[in-house]
Amino acid sequence: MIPAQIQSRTAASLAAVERALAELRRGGIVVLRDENGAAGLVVAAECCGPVAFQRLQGLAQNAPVLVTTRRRAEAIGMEIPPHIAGGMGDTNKPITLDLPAGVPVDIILRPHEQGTDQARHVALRHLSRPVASHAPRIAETAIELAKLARLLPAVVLGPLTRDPGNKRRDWARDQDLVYVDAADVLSYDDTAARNLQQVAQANVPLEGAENARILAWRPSDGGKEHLAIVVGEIDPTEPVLIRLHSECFTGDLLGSLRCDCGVQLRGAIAQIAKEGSGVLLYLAQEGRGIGLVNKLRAYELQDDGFDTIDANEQLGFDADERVYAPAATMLTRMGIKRVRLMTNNPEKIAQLSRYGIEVVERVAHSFPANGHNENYLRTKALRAGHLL
Ligand SMILES: Nc1nc2c(ncn2[C@@H]2O[C@H](COP(=O)(O)OP(=O)(O)OP(=O)(O)O)[C@@H](O)[C@H]2O)c(=O)[nH]1
Ligand SMILES: [Zn+2]
Repeated sequence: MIPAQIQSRTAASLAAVERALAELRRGGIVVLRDENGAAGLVVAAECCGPVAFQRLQGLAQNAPVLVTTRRRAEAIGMEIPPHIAGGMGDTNKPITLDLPAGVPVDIILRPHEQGTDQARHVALRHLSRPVASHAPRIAETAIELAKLARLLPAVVLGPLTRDPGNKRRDWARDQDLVYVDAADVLSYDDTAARNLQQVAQANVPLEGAENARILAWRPSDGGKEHLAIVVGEIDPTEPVLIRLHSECFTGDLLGSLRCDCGVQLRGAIAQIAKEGSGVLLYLAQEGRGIGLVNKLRAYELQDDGFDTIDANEQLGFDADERVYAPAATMLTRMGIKRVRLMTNNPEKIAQLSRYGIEVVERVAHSFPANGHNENYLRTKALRAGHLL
């Protein structure tokens, strides 16, 4: 049993992050502070209007800067000095750029909108080379906030003076600004995953799997639910046939042929039904965790010739931003510890094992190409290590 004060601390931490995400999405300013007192004002670059920008400029101690990921900076052809670039594996390190007066903040985003070399050159002409960040942890957390809000990983950051006395929260309240602690942002995914609650359960007979139930699991911040589709009677003393399916609005609902999600979804239910029992976890992590809107942006880039991995990276994301902690929590709560996992993705096997779920067998789960998704399937095999 978790003590009540810890529960309420957890709920408060999740709620603070949720408020910050909503604020960013509507173009508002968020005050971010780390445990050492470093602080900054954050507005998401893609939502930053003139009113928010001027307010941020007025409140900040120094001139606002643009922060994006190293991937994004490199994608627009920016040279990153070695002392700022970080190590080889540091491709998602935040990169701080001076924002010269009069340069619109969305300049860093335009190359994806227009997808042209010309837009790249305009961005490069206006933005100088990266500078050292006044507070690297604040920059890193601001990027994490933008990603959690399913926005592009680029923010305007207004530096604030160090606040050893923990007065920032009161200051933010006085200014009527949303405040969040960096530690709450960085632990958000894990905290939300550990605190899933089952909130509904109903019989939903499916075509080809009439003995099906859907269980809905809600993170305690009120975020989007994950679903478990249970077919037949599972026996947790034996390895259970499991499919981890990441939400794909276009493939699952519309039957998009750009990917293989639709056939994989229906194919998984059919196979589970054929074997008698099993669980499909329908995970709220659309677009490999970047959200539907960013996936559509990635599709635009793919139409310009980038593959599915490069397109994510052009936008500043990692190739795959999914987390599997919610999946592990749901399986554990259902008493499932050993699974036969239907997947071609070795990362899913590694992640479940990391969270203590034993994958006793991988069950291959591939379907023929459909005339539109050959490149997508080839890229997953060649570049993401998917097994055939
Ligand atoms: N960012 C991005 N996401 C995509 C693209 N195409 C499909 N997706 C998303 O990729 C995810 C596919 O998930 P899955 O089929 O569960 O996973 P997988 O990594 O292919 O692995 P297995 O199917 O288990 O072998 C869904 O969330 C889709 O929305 C794309 O081009 N870009
Ligand atoms: Zn899909």
